[in-house]
Amino acid sequence: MAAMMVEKWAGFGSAVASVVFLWSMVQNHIPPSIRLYLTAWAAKLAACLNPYLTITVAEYTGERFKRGDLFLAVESYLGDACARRARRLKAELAAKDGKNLQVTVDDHEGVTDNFAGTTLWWYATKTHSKANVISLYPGQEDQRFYRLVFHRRHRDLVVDEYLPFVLAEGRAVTVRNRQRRLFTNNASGSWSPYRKKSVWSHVPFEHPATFDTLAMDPVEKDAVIDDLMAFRESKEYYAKVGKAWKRGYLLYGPPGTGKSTMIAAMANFLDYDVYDLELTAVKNNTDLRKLFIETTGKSIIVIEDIDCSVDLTGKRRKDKKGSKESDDDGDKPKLPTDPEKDDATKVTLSGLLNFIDGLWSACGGERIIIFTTNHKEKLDPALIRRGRMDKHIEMSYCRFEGFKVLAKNYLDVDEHELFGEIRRMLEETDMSPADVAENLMPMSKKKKRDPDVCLAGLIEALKKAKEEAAAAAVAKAKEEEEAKEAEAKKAKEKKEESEAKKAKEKDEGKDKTSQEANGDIKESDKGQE
Ligand SMILES: Nc1ncnc2c1ncn2[C@@H]1O[C@H](COP(=O)(O)OP(=O)(O)OP(=O)(O)O)[C@@H](O)[C@H]1O
Ligand SMILES: [Mg+2]
Repeated sequence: MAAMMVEKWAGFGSAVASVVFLWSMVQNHIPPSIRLYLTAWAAKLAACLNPYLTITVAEYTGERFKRGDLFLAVESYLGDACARRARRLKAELAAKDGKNLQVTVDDHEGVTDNFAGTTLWWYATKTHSKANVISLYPGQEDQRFYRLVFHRRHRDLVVDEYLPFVLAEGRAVTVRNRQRRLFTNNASGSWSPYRKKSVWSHVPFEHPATFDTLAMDPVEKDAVIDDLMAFRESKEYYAKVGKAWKRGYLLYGPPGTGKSTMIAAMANFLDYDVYDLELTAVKNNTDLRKLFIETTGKSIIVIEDIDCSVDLTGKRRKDKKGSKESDDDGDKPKLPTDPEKDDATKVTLSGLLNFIDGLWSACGGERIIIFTTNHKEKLDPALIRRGRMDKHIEMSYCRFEGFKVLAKNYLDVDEHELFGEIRRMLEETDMSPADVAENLMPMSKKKKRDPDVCLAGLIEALKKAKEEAAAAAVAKAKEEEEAKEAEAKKAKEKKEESEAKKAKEKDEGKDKTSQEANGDIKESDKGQE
């Protein structure tokens, strides 16, 4: 009803303006200056009679092929907050998963909104371009607008508070509804501005891991969740203390302990995109920087198994411990300190440090950088110092608390008579959560997962692992003993060799002095003669 009244007022005002304008056009004999005056006067009259103001939000503004941010935000906001009150709706499949329905306000439809006790009216309108131009992009010949109508006494409220509120809410809805993506970097050599080959390729991110399904110590898990929540809500804090809005995590631990799973759980928790950076495909520091610039906010940048992908010890450690130190690293690509010397990869340690916290790393904000490794001790301390990798999270072997999460997920059991034995064995035996999970998965012939069978199987596997660990420990001790013996033998041989050498030198020295003495006697005899 109210919407109709506003429409009437708006219609009446614009009708008055149109009549005056037409009249002035028709009266060609009236001088242009007077015509202009009359037109302006008519507009003023219409404004006096019509107390409602209009703000138009156009779909395309400056950039021809890019839909305006405000338009998109209004569209999302209206779809989320007001669409259900509209009589005509538009339905489409949500971008998030391509499965669920998403409704928005249809063209030429109006909805009301309420803000701080004030009623406002939105109209979705569409105009068809009269130009005889065939667009390359279907649908772009139509111009769509949202018109916001409100009483003029609310002008300040609408401009200063309501529109910023709509923008923020709309953006939040867009983030909630978007399909999250998993990016991977294309090999540096394949980037081409002509073929529009981007530096990143992506697929929908659909990893189902969550913190609920992640098996780890509950106290540590809560600490990680708290840390992530604090980060997400600290935009102002980071600005206040003068730090770029980003945080680094180092996940370390043996294989199969859930490092990659933890990254997926973090992404799902924060609703972020994931950029999986393959460092060996990056040619040099410049390309590394380019990759960083092309990432968006609200994202996690991951470098997995950082100790394997490149030799991060660089020259630093070589200098400290002698020149042959890194020769045993086999065929790993190196990160040279002097880029000119190595053509295979010119990504240097300093380039990587810059990637994490150089000036460029501040562009965009709201990013999390994660490194994973099986060998924390192999990494250069500069790379993982606090400030770069702010939080170090150890993913360790499965203990009883972690096992309970897996048992609940895989078998749907909270309690079982075999839990006591499993608890005792897990304290004594190192088994990764991946291996424990594997033992909880087998199905019976009736295509059912029987907890009794699975848990008994796990106990057997734990016993076997314990025996293997004991045998490995014995073999290792024997090996160490043999190595010690060999070393002692070598040292003994060396000692004997050096003693023999010394004795020989001594003997030779004696001979020489006696010969010289004999020589002297002969000389003196000659003199006497
Ligand atoms: N902590 C965990 N909680 C739940 N599932 C886990 C956990 N750890 C491992 N898994 C299971 O084992 C599989 C392998 O784990 P994941 O890839 O996360 O290990 P990782 O630590 O990244 O290993 P790697 O060091 O070899 O990369 C996962 O798909 C998951 O199903
Ligand atoms: Mg992994």
